Formats: sequence, structure tokens, C-alpha cells
Amino acid sequence: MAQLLPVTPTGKTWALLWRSVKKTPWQFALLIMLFVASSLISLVMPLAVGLLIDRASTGQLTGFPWGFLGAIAAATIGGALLTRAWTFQGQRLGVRLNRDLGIDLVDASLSLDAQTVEDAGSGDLLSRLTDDIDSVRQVLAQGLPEFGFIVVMMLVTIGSIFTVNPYIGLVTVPMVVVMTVMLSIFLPRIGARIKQKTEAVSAFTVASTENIRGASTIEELGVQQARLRVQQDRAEDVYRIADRLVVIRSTYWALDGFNSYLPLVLSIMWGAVCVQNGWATWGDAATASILLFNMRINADIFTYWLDKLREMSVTMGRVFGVIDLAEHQARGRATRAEEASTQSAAVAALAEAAPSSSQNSVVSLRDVTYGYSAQNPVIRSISLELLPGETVALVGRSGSGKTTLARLIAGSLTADRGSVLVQGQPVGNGLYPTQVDQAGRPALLICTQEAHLFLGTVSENMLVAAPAASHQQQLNALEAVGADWVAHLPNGLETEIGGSAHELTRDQIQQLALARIVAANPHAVILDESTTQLDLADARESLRAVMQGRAVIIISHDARIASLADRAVLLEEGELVAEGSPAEIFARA
Ligand SMILES: Nc1ncnc2c1ncn2[C@@H]1O[C@H](COP(=O)(O)OP(=O)(O)OP(=O)(O)O)[C@@H](O)[C@H]1O
Repeated sequence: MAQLLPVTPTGKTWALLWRSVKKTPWQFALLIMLFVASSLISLVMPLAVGLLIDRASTGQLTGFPWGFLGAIAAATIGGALLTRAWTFQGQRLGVRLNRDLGIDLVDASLSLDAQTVEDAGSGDLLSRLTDDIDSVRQVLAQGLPEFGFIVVMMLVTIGSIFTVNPYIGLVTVPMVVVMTVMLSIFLPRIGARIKQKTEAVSAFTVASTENIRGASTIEELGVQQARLRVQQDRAEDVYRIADRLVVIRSTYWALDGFNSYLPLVLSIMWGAVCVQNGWATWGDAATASILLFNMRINADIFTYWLDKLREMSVTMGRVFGVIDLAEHQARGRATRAEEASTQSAAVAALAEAAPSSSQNSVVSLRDVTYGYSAQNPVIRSISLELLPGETVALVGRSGSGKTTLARLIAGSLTADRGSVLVQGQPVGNGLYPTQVDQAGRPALLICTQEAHLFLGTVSENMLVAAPAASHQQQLNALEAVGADWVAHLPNGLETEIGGSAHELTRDQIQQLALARIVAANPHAVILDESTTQLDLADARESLRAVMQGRAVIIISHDARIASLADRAVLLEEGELVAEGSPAEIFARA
């Protein structure tokens, strides 16, 4: 079962978003000023109406009230312009925040440790990179500015009702109290359900991705129905949680509807009481009623966006979860790289004092132990040296630990005990031996049976491993491994491959993967069953090209392939039990 990636808690999520907002303080300050100006201008009409009523009821109104109407018309036009201004400014800020978040997320997902991505399964990461970032975009661009405006507007409205008449202002108190109580009861429950729903959607995506990726295996094993059931169960989980969310939300909205009418009714009744007791005028009561009517509408929008923002904070927590984890892993890598350089300086000093064969080794394993679970080591105390230009065949039965050992050397797994050095540098713990030296040569690359081709041209696939390779160097590398077919492709190196474009056969994919290695020209290579699709003659030709000028570890079940090595080592149940010529070792295996 895939291990889902972490989710950052809500509080920290908002703190991180705030950190991003603060990057453009002036944009934010301008937005707040526009909110305040727009809220203030919306007070003009209710105040003018109140004043008009007071003038009329006290006989002070003479002639047609052109002045009042003019003020109301000007405020309406000004209000529309200000609304446009804050909407524009708010959306711009929201889009900028979302863009930054999207870029950070892509960077983070690319820098996660391979082990983390493998453990997570690609579904969870994919749904964060696509669905999550998209739903955050909508709320950030539209919801956040509207919510911010409504908050400012409600504060200004409540403040102005109290300013017009403190007695009438008291009518807002029940509304605010009921709203606060309701929010404190419902919001956490809605939040918890949203979190469950998002996790369920992610689990559904993981199951779907696994079914799509493993389609041929599922067919081979005839387990279509069982896998379909897994996917259906996940889909049902999503709908069940979504149903519960609907129940909570609809209850909340029913109560909220009641609460939003309450102050309006109260303001009319309470206004009449205040007027009769001489605490307020009819004008004050009318102004308060209009403001409260506006506030009722705003309160609905406030709750709508609050609910959406709660949802967004969960989704954003999933986005920040990846960013946080990548930052944490990067810090860990930096610390370990620092420790590694101190360690390798010490190792170099020791080696100088007492020269040994490991001083020249391209790959040096000392007493390496590793287990996928703590109780069950699958690699046990292995020590091995690989000298420059040397080829070693790693031989053993299926399950003896060959691939695990290869992954330990390539840095995708980390030894539980012992040390793995490539070109004198420790690997594991997020440190890979893929960094290039001054001549642009990587220390070590691995080529497995499951070579992956990226969507794009043949050339782009070559450049993935060898970014500096010229057109001619790419052709030379392809020719060296016997990939003559490239010359016959419709556009040669520039032919699009993968997906619905030109489809390569399995042996062509393996040759292309080997050609990438030749073009990248690393100091060492691990070839893990990387010629299984080639016939013997082609396999030998391509291996000779790869072996030239570098140290190589060959993992192969085929004695004819392993015989190309200078020496062979035999693995049994994770232990290195024999060493000799390939022929001797295969005779024992
Ligand atoms: N991801 C994993 N999680 C748990 N156990 C694993 C994992 N990968 C391999 N193993 C176990 O570790 C042991 C060594 O496996 P490994 O794949 O390294 O052997 P191998 O010699 O390369 O086998 P093969 O020749 O079939 O590829 C086996 O018992 C295998 O079941």
C-alpha cells in the first residue's frame, strides 16, 4: 500500500501563505486600502436615506432632494469603480500567489528523494500537482479577495451602525454571537470531513494510477475484477464521505439562513423601541436596517467563502506538505553532503598514510548491510571493490539481492550499516553518484531492464542523460550500441517517440537506454539485466561499447553475457560467497 505524502497542518499552511503574501507588501497594502475605501463608500446610500427621513419627518426638507440623490448616484458610480479596482488587484495577487505556489510545488516534487516518490506511488503526487493546485487557484484568485473584502465591509458596517446610534448598534450583537458559536461548532467538523474526502480522492487516484500502470500485469494475472473492485471501493469511500459532508453543510446553511434574517427582524422591532423611547430617530433606524440588510447578504458570502477557504486550507496543506518535505530533505542532504566532504577528506588522509587498493577504487563497499525491513536484512556485510576500467559480473539466484545491491551503489537505497563510496564520495541518504566532474562525466549511472523513455524526440531522450552531447556524439553513441535503425526513422534523431508518436520496439528501447549511457560517458555503470530484449550478438556489441573506458558492474542471469566480465562475484541470500572467473562462478551458481 502506498504511503501518502505528508499534509501540513492548517495553522502552518496559513503562516506559509502569509510569508508569500509579504513578498509583495505594497500590492497587499493597496488591496486593503481599496477594501476600506469601497466599504466606506457603500455607507453613503444608507446614511443619506436616514438623513432624508429625519429631515422629512422634522419638516426640514424643502424642495426636491437633488443633493441627496446626487450624493447617492456619485457613491454608486464610485462604488462600482472601487469594486472593479479591488477585484482586479485581489485577483492579480491571488494569481501571483498561486503561480508561486505552483512553481514551488513543481520544484519540490522534482527534488524529492526517489525513495519517497516510490513509497508514495505517483497517484498522490500527481493529484497534488494537478487537482489540488487547480482548486487552490480558484479560491486564491476569487475567494481570498472576496473574503477579505467582506471581512473589512462587515467590520466597517458594524462600526458605522454603532456610530450612527449605539443603542441601535446593540442589534448586531446577537447576530455576531450566533455566527461565532455556529462557526466554532461546524467549521472544525466540516474541515475534518474535507480532509477525509481529499485523502479518499487521493487514495482513489493512487488505485487508478496503479491499475493503469500495471494494466498488462493485471491482464496477465487475470485479476481485472479484483483490481476493479479495489478502484470501486475507493470511489465508494469518496462518495460516502462526500455525502456526510453534504449533511453537515446543509444543516449549517439552514441554521445560517435563520441567523441571517434574525438581525433584520430585530432591527425593525428594536428600532421602533428605540424611537418610542427617544433613544434614536426613524432615520437612524432606517439607516441601521439598510446596513443590516446589506450585512445579511455579506454574511452569506462570508460563510460561503469561509467554508471554501477551509477546504482550500486542507488542499493547500497537501501542496505545502510536499514543499515542506522537499525543503526538509534538501536540508538533510546539505548537512550530509557537508559531513561527507569532511569524512572523505579524513578518508583521503588515511589512505595517503596507508595506501590500499580501495584508494583507487571507483566503487568501494565496506561491510554493507541493508534490509527493506529491520528484521530481515537482504544484504549482509558485503565488501567489494571495483577498479577503474574493470568489469565485474554480479551473479546469483533470483532474490539473492543483486538489484538491491545495485540500488545501494546507485544511491536510491541507503545502507543500514557500512559505507558505500563511489569515486571516494559517500552515497545514500539522498546523495547520488550522478554528479559530474570537471570534464562533465558523471561518477556512476545505472541502466535497468525497465528503461524509461520520455515523451519527445530521440535526441531529447539522449540529452536527458547527456545534456552536452552534440548531434554527432549522439549518433556515434547510437551507432556504437548497434542502434542503426535510428537512421531509418522518419526524422532521424528528431523523430518523436513514445505516447501516440512513433512506437519503438522493446529491443530498440534498450539500445536507446544504453546509447544514453555511452553518450553520458560516466566513470562507472551498473547494467542490471539491461540487454534482456537483445539477441546475443547485439547484446555483446552494445555491452562492449558501454564497457569501453569505464568500470562496469553487470547483473545478468545469462552466463554468455556475464562472461564478458573480468571477474565475477556470487551472491547467496544477501551474502557474497565466492569470487572468481565468470565461468567458475557460473559453474557454482
Ligand atoms: N521493494 C522491496 N520491498 C521489500 N522487499 C524487497 C523489495 N525489493 C526486493 N525485495 C526482496 O529483497 C530480496 C532481494 O531482492 P532483489 O530484487 O535484490 O534480488 P535479485 O537477486 O535482484 O533478484 P532478481 O534476479 O529476481 O532480480 C528478495 O527477497 C526480495 O523479495
